[in-house]
Parts: sequence; C-alpha cells; structure tokens
Amino acid sequence: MQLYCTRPSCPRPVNQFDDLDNHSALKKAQQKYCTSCGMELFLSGRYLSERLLGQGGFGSAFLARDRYTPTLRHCVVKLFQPSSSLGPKQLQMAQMLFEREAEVLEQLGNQHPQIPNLYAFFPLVVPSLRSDQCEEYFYLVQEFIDGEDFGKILHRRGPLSEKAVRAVLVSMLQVLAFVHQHGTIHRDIKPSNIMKGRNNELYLLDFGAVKQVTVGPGSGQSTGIYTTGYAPPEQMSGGQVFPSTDLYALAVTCVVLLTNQPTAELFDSYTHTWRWQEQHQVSPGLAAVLNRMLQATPNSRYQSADEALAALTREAGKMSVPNPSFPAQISPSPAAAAPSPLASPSPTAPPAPSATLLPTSRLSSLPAFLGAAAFTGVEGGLLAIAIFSLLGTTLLGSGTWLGLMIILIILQLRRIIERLDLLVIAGISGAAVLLLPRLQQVILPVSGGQPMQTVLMLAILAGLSTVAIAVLFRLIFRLVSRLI
Ligand SMILES: Nc1ncnc2c1ncn2[C@@H]1O[C@H](COP(=O)(O)OP(=O)(O)OP(=O)(O)O)[C@@H](O)[C@H]1O
Repeated sequence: MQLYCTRPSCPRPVNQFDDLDNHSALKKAQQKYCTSCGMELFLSGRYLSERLLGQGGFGSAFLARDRYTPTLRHCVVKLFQPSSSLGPKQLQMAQMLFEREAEVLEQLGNQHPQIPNLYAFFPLVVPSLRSDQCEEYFYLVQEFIDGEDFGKILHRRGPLSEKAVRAVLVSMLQVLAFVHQHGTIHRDIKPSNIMKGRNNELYLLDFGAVKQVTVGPGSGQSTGIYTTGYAPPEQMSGGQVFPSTDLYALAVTCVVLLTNQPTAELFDSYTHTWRWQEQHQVSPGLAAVLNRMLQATPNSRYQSADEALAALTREAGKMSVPNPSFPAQISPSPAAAAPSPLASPSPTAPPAPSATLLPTSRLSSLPAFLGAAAFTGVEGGLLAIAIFSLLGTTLLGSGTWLGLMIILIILQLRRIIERLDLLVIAGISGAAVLLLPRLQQVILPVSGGQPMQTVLMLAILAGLSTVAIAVLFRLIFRLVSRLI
C-alpha cells in the first residue's frame, strides 16, 4: 500500500508498504513512519493518507483511508499549513478559520446531506526535521465526496447549459438557506467549491472561510479571506458580510458557469457593472434573478436564499408556458414557500441600476458566435440556391427563404440547434444541393459547366461574408452598449 507523508517539508513523501496490502494486517498494524522524514503515517492512529488532492489557501488536502471502518472508507484529510509569510495576527486568524471550518462541518455537515460530514479534528506534535524542537500540525478529517468540482467540469466540458446552471443555482440556494439559517455565512462560493458527486448530487465544500454571524458591535466583519472576482464590494472592503454576500458570489459562479469566462471578462470595472449577458443570454426570468443577486449594495439583493428561490420559482412559473426549454419543476426548500423574515418587502422590485440588464440578444461566447454566423451564412446560401431553383426569384421564393432563415436563427438563439446539429443540417443541405440537379437550376447558367464547385464556392463565400458582417455588428453593439 502507498502512504503519502503529510509533513509539508518532506523531501520524498511517497512511501510503499507491501505488508499493508492485506486489509486485516492493515487494521492490526502498528504505527508506520515516513522512511524519508520520520513523520507518523497513521494519523491519530487511523487515517492513512494515500495521495495529495490539492493545496488551498491554508493547507493541503489528501485523499485518505480510515482503517477503523469495515470498508477502509475514503475520507479527506486537510492539513492546516498557512503561508510562512503570514504575520502573528494573520496566523492566529488563519488558525481560527481552520478551527471554525471544523466547528461548522460538525454542526452543519452532520445535518445536511449536501455538506461533507466532519469525522475528526486533532493536532499532532512531531519532532522537527531541522531542529531538535517539535512541530505542531492540525488535521481535519471530513467525508470524501466522490465526484468532480465545477472548476474542473468547466475546464473539461466548457460552458454549462441554462438548465444545468439553473439546477446548480436552485441546489446551492437550498444549501445556503440551511447554512444561513444556522447563523453562518460561507464567504467563498465559487465553482471549485461546488462538487458534483457521482450520484449527481451537488455538494458545497470548503467552509474554511466561514463567518459565524453573532449579534454585537463589529460582528460579521469580513476578515479579508475571499476569492477576487466572486466577492462582493462589502467583502472586498473588509466590511460587514451578510447572507446576501453569499448570494452575490453564487450569482457570479452561475454566470461563470454559463459563459466559461474569467470574472474579469464579465465585469466592467469602468462602469462597475456586470456584462455577462453580452457573452451569453438566458431566459429573462433567470437573468433577472441573477442580476438582482449581483447588485453591488447588499440591501439591493435578495435578503435571503429563500427569497431568491421564491423569485426563481415565480419566474419559472411565468416562463413555463411560452418557453418549452425551461425546466418545469423547481423544488425550492420548504421554507421558500413562505417569505423569510429577512425578506425585503418587495421581492419583485426591479434590479437597481448597477447590474446592467442589456437588451436581449443571444450573443454567446466568441467561438459559438462565429460558428453560428458561419453556419447561418452557409445554410442561407444553400437554401437560396435550392429555393430559388424551385420557386424562382419570386415573392413566394424570397418570402420562403426569409421565413426559413428567421426560423434557423431563432432555433440557434434558443439553443434548440447547436454545435453538431449545425454541421448535420449544413451537411444535409449541401448534399441535397450538390446531388439533386433540380436544386441547381439557378446556378447552372452561371456555373460554366461546374455546378458542384460553384455551389461550394457560393456557400463558402456566403459563410465568410456573414461572419464578417456579424463580427462588425457585434463590435458596433459592444461599443454602443459600452457608451450607453
Ligand atoms: N470533501 C471533499 N471531498 C472530495 N474532494 C475534496 C473535498 N474537500 C476538498 N476536496 C478537493 O481537494 C482539493 C483541495 O481542496 P481545498 O479546499 O484544500 O483547497 P481549494 O478549494 O482548492 O482552494 P482554496 O482553499 O484556496 O479555496 C480540491 O481539488 C477539492 O476539490
């Protein structure tokens, strides 16, 4: 069995113990020590680190086994390992936050299925590698969530669909409603802290920056632990944090999942407005909820996760008839049905001006936009050849062509057809025009006896010129919306 030494300065952390491959021997085995630095490898006598999962702000996370469970259950061992550049005050704060993570996991994780359980929290004093003094390490052992976090999912799969993001939003609002009701603010919501389990359940991770909200002067003060781009202004400025601080970060997470763009690309620091809708358009109801959560001032946002859930449900109700792509079922937490005591008197109030609601155009990410433009051009060219060959350049022919083009554009804007569908449609149209001479009547007289080459050339020309025109319009649109 391979055991990974958790001492941060260990020169060769990977240890191999063949005698531990047998499970019953493993359960009875005496303490093992790192062959390189002498560090204990059976943490607290039972947790065996197998490999490094990653390194975060305050330490490392390891995938480990609990040798005192029948199945050698997997778990995550987190080691508190603050940066050596921290001053004594910051170090104290970092340690306090690590302990707070353990407290919160113990309090919340064991009660909510979407928050990891706390298994253990203990210090370990070991002889130092460099001097004859001792070093103290703090470990937190928690439930291992077998899955992939949304940072990695984004990296692997690209932007998520509106339906998938809505599911993340609803699920995390439900978890946040629970977290906030227990007087805690997460303060570090971001894609890499939301995990999609193999069971398709979503989990909220990393309570290392949590803030307990207590009543009293100076309470709820931000400690400067946040992720730039996701933290709202009150957190960035070290001011007081609120439940709506998490709502802001969750909305940023959602727009990042929709666009797969870094937050700096979605926020206009000149006008201090979120411009995510330039990158990707969603149904107006979802956009309104996200934009309200993205308000710069906490009192302009929803005041609770339940209030946001209720608004989302209301918007889904409004949209369910006209928009068939809208998920019919949203199941907010039971509390969402009743207005939260913290809810503002007018949850339907329009967003304050700081979060920009741009005119609705379905401009997507640049590659998707260029692809759609190229497809529209090519398909427009092929349809023109086919329709004008069949119906002639009459009013009926032109009307049919125009109608089909409008339908094609709407289908793309609503993402009913995208990516592979576009290739298939263009392929079928191209094959039809190239193989059925009856569809080439319009170009036959000008093709010089080479209808195939002419059709291909016209389709490519139409595609390229549409891309050029679309890019020009996109630039003008961006320029005008920036000026406005
Ligand atoms: N309970 C868990 N189950 C499974 N994987 C986890 C769990 N907790 C953390 N991880 C994974 O371990 C890695 C390190 O996590 P950690 O929370 O220490 O840092 P981080 O989230 O990467 O960074 P930061 O603390 O700066 O936000 C991440 O890849 C994370 O997805």
